[in-house]
Amino acid sequence: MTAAVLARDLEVSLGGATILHGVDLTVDHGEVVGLLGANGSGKSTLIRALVGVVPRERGTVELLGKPLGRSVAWQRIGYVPQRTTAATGVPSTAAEVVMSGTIHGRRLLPPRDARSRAQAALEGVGLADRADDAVRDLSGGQQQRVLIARALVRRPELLVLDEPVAGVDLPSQDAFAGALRDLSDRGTTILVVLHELGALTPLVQRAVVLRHGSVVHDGAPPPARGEHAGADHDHIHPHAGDRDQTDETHGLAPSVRWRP
Ligand SMILES: Nc1ncnc2c1ncn2[C@@H]1O[C@H](COP(=O)(O)OP(=O)(O)OP(=O)(O)O)[C@@H](O)[C@H]1O
Repeated sequence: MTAAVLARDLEVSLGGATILHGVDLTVDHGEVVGLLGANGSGKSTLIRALVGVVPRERGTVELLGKPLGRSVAWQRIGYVPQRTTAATGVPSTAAEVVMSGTIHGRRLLPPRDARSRAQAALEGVGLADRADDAVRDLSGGQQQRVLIARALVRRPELLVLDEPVAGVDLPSQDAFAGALRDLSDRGTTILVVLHELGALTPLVQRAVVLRHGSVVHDGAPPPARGEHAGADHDHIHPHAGDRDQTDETHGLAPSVRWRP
């Protein structure tokens, strides 16, 4: 079976600087992969290159088995960019913005059940009671959750999320984690940029860590904070202060592997 995401030797330059240096990334169908790394390590650039928003200098990308371009089944893919506003010049309600996620190039009218699907998606991000509110009246974090719901409403086969929970409060993060769990249980492939695993810890099966635009770890996710207290915690990884780069790699050094 082909991978859901397959990137090989990806090089991206922006503003005259090389941001990604020969990145390889494979996400298998049904996998949940977290993309981690310090600020500026290239996570968003990688995600944006994968969905074709920024050009590549070199390398190849395939999504759902098709090379990046028109042949990709975009209607089967949900993408949530890094925090932007969901408010447009048009005074739309949260439900309307979410329903727009059911429309794509080949389907210009929302399906009959769009409203109930939108309601369910809003419930998934803890915003069921705000469905009829104008998006511009919602807070920044609430608008971000509307955009997540717009991606969820597609019932995507592949979901790509760029720091979806940044600035989102803990109860809403939990609601969102539950919604992702449901999607994952139904076989959705999820690639998610995160600053820390947080509420998504139980869900993320593999972590890919970027540093200065290169992959420095691809394997087991870092242990949750607080796990140090556990009797069975295995002290084989470096702690803060052990290495200069500890913070940049979320405590992961390139040579370090965790036992699952
Ligand atoms: N349009 C651009 N032009 C020039 N440089 C850019 C552009 N976009 C990003 N960069 C640079 O690329 C590097 C990687 O940025 P990117 O946003 O991919 O990092 P990130 O890991 O997502 O960071 P964060 O965690 O802060 O979101 C940074 O040094 C950034 O300044």
